[in-house]
Amino acid sequence: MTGVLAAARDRARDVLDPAFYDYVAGGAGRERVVADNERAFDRLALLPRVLRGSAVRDTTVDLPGAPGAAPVLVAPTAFHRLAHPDGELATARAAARTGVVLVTGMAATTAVAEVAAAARAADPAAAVWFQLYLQPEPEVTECLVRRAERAGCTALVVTVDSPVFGRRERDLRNGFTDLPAGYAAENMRDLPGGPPGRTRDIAMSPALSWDDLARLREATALPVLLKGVLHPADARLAVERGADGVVVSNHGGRQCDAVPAAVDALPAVVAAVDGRVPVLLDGGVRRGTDVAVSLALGATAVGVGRPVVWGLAAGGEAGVRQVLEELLDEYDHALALCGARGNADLAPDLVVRRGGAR
Ligand SMILES: Cc1cc2nc3c(=O)[nH]c(=O)nc-3n(C[C@H](O)[C@H](O)[C@H](O)COP(=O)(O)O)c2cc1C
Ligand SMILES: CC(C)CC(=O)C(=O)O
Repeated sequence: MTGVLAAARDRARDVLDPAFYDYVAGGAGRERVVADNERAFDRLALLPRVLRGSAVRDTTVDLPGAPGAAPVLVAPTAFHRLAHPDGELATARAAARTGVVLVTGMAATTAVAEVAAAARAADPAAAVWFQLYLQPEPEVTECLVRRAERAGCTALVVTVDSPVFGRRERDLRNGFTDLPAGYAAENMRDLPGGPPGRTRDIAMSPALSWDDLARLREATALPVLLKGVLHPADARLAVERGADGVVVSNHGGRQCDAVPAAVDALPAVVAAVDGRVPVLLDGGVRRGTDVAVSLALGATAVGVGRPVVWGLAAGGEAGVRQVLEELLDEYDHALALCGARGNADLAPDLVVRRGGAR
């Protein structure tokens, strides 16, 4: 990686506690998927059209609960206060000021109400989504959903790729298993069955099923997106079971170290969903051209995880803004170079395998 995002990563490596840096940078097993998410974009090339562009390009997208958003989202990442003292509040302000949807989540070190308020203070039109893991006890999940609703979140993102926690060898080696004293997953405080005033652990359960999703569907009027879908049959099921969007994601290579790169899994999911709901992607997006490739292959928008944490560690709100603005500027530039007047001009015929036809 080179450029603004790589500089942020290098700065982050200098300033962060090495165990936290490893937690963010690392992934499951031998980190084959972490690497492949980025490399898969290197294997794809853009095939531009000529003499049909526009001096002004429309890069906005309509997402559930976020009309007119930027095509890049902040993917949910845990524990921002370990990256910078301003934590999720800085991320929220940066996302709001760049028109980017922030997906905050259960593992945030700042409560969702404060995060959403900070985003709206920066831009009253800012959209914040809430990511959750369905908890084995439905009343715990429901309490989290109510908190997100009361905070003014406009969509829920349910992460379904984590029936169990991935085996992350760097974390095992470093003993990074608990948050340091003074930090907590604030959304997990004062939940049913939990110790009063204290936080519950985030539970992951391999016993969850589509019925649990149906229960959530009935419990809220908010749009619900499923994050962590790779198999096209699951994408089809998700739509049939009422999901309002699907996020193609392998959790940044942090769960199973044998799955395909996110962008390689995208076309089959797009085909299965067949335009019925938006398909988003995250994993390995590091350049505006990666955004263009993803949208050309049928994604409505893409999420970025690690680069946001690097930006936050490197420079707080300004650091996150720099990362997001760079990606959005590069994407607009890529559109111009492809002869596209906007996202709508990107189509699968603009993407070929590097070194040969797709
Ligand atoms: C440090 C870190 C923490 C993460 N925490 C969460 C989380 O709490 N919930 C979740 O659904 N995904 C989580 N993810 C996965 C991201 O949402 C996203 O899928 C992934 O980071 C995208 O890949 P990228 O980092 O290559 O952009 C986390 C990723 C990282 C790097
Ligand atoms: C606290 C964890 C559940 C966050 C996570 O999903 C991750 O580290 O990938």
